[in-house]
Amino acid sequence: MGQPEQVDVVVVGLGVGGEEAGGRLAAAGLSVVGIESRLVGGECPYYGCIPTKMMIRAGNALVEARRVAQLAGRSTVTADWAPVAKRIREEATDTWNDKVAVDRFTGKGGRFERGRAQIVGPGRVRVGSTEFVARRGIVVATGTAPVVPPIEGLAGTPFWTNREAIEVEQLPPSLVILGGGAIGVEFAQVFARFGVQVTLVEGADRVLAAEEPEASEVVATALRADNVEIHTGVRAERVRYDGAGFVVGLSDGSEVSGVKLLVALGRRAELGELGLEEAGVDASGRFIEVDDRLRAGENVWAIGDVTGKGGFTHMAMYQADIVVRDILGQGGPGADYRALPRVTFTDPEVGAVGLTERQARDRGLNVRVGVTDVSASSRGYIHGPGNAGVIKVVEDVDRGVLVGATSAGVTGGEVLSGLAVAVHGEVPVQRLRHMIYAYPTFHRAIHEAVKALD
Ligand SMILES: Cc1cc2nc3c(=O)[nH]c(=O)nc-3n(C[C@H](O)[C@H](O)[C@H](O)COP(=O)(O)OP(=O)(O)OC[C@H]3O[C@@H](n4cnc5c(N)ncnc54)[C@H](O)[C@@H]3O)c2cc1C
Ligand SMILES: NC(=O)c1ccc[n+]([C@@H]2O[C@H](COP(=O)([O-])OP(=O)(O)OC[C@H]3O[C@@H](n4cnc5c(N)ncnc54)[C@H](O)[C@@H]3O)[C@@H](O)[C@H]2O)c1
Repeated sequence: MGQPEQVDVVVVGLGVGGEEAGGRLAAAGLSVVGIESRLVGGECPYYGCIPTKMMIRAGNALVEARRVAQLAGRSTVTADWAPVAKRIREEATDTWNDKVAVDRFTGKGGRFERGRAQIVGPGRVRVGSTEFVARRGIVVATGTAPVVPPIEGLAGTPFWTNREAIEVEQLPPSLVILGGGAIGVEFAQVFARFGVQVTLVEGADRVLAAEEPEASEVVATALRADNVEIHTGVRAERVRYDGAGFVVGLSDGSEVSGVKLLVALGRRAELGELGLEEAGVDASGRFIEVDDRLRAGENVWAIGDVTGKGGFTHMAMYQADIVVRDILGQGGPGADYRALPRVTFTDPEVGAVGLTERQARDRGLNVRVGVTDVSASSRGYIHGPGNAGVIKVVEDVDRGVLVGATSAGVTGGEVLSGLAVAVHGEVPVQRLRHMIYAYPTFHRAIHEAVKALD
């Protein structure tokens, strides 16, 4: 190994957050080394957000076309996965080739190294036989990997995670999905809409258990309408694979089976081999602890999924912005997660921001909620088939502001924007109550939810 090379910043992991932070620091004139072991761009463009949303767009097109019979005449629709797989391969991922992304990073002035980085001392990072010394510091942006729990019989079988599910060229006749979080429900609906017999197993008593129960109900109803068989309140305990398919033993003694098995049981940060302790950062927790400037230790910052603040692309981008400002000494506000928005892109979509009712009550807030049925709104009535949805707002009565809201519906993620502004800006509920909402929009249902607080 030669002499360590001096640079300003080393970014470990060039996924969403690392590429943003590293690229901007390089564009600002710093000498930046970005190290990526897999694909520059990370999970989102190659195995996450973008390809799944392309799948969802396709599945929704099929279902909309089938609704023509109720609205506009006759339609014959034949589902075909080939255009979806082609779009993912050619448009989204360049067949999982990151040349464009590498060029984007180096085009901003960053130096790229492919390999698995290891921190070997304060400011010191090794990749292969090269060692860098970072004068300003290290940014850790290593993301998460799928959780594969020690379920009896699972290890060694050809189960899918999101990565294999995204790469699929030919759909199986049947699929068992373990986990009814965002990943599980999005894939369940897409594959079911393309004719796969999907069985979904969720250990909690409802799908999307982290969101409002009203939203879970909307999604469960939609999934059942798409022929997804849902098992809630049961955990996967055993797996058998016989070469032709999987049988999963559940905690209630029953079994479910499918030709393929998708494990969507959460995500975990892989901190073990990073060498964080060498830079004085505690690696014993599930995620890296950070302050509101995303500082994890002396001249070490962490951003994105690895911080455990919310596994979303917009979170990684938001945190990257704070780190860039901190390193460049530009000031500005620190991290504020009160109005974290999230959208699960099922049809209907589930948008949510801030606290759920449960979370608000658990914090001891004096809570009032307003709920309205989107299908009963003027726009819901006009929309007809596919109009299910709910808007729920959670008020901190003592302050007279919303601390959380949910918008499930055909455009639930878009309707969320107004609610996110209300939570983020702490707009008084009385102002929301006396605001003018355009008719007949889906967002006008927010007014009904706010009025229901009274
Ligand atoms: C199926 C699926 C769908 C999703 N859909 C959405 C969505 O619709 N909207 C949304 O907001 N979010 C979505 N997400 C979440 C989103 O993809 C992540 O929140 C986002 O990618 C996090 O960015 P990150 O930079 O923290 O990590 P990542 O994108 O995971 O990037 C981390 C990078 O670090 C690299 N790395 C790790 N260790 C090392 C090392 N030691 N040396 C070098 N490199 C290393 C990895 O190879 C990886 O490329 C989805 C995720 C999945 C799995
Ligand atoms: N639209 C989006 O923004 C989007 C989409 C997909 C993923 N993501 C990100 O990826 C993250 C991970 O998603 P995920 O769905 O894998 O994780 P998750 O943690 O949201 O859901 C996993 C589910 O598996 C269940 N579970 C755990 N062990 C079980 C067992 N043995 N048997 C049955 N059920 C069990 C849990 O109760 C939980 O509901 C999300 O939290 C989000 O941050 C975002």
